[in-house]
Amino acid sequence: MGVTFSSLYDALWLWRRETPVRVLMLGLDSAGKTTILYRLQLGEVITTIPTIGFNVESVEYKNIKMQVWDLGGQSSIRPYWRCYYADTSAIIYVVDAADHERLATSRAELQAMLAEEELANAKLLVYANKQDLPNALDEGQVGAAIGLNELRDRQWSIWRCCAKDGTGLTEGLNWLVDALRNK
Ligand SMILES: Nc1nc2c(ncn2[C@@H]2O[C@H](COP(=O)(O)OP(=O)(O)OP(=O)(O)O)[C@@H](O)[C@H]2O)c(=O)[nH]1
Ligand SMILES: [Mg+2]
Repeated sequence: MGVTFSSLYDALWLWRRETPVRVLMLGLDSAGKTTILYRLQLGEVITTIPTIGFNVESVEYKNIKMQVWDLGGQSSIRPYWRCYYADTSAIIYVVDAADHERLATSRAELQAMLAEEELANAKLLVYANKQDLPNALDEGQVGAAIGLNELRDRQWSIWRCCAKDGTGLTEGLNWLVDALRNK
């Protein structure tokens, strides 16, 4: 009997450390998802075009390896989000905090997604993006508009950010990696 509990534990620990956690980045079109993804991965702003399909990148932060899937948010492709839900540990939901007119749509898409059984255990990090715009709502206002306070049985947090200059992105990510580590 060469296998001990401790070597099994070590193998499990190593496996968990080496296997990237699956993170989905979702939100309406033009919310800033692709800009955030490449800010996190490359540390710089890239020029984006609307995503048709997805981008997937590896992001490592504080020793947590994440495979981040950035899905296109146009209304015609939102129905395909569900194809990516299986085995997802976390959702990064991006809201354009200056797009007041579409907050109700953003809320409806978020709430429909969270009702899916496959995402029952996924942590939820919300970015209230585009804080550089003069009419941007703060994180409390965006959170209320998309119904975060009414969520039950969900670990969530919302952070204001500006993907253009990177402000606030790290703060949100700190919360997420802590939540993933303590799962
Ligand atoms: N002012 C401002 N513009 C931003 C910010 N973040 C992203 N943008 C701009 O918003 C537009 C859309 O950004 P994307 O990152 O392509 O948006 P997306 O969520 O990936 O959109 P889809 O791929 O269509 O789902 C681009 O012109 C970005 O430069 C921000 O913090 N402030
Ligand atoms: Mg995109």
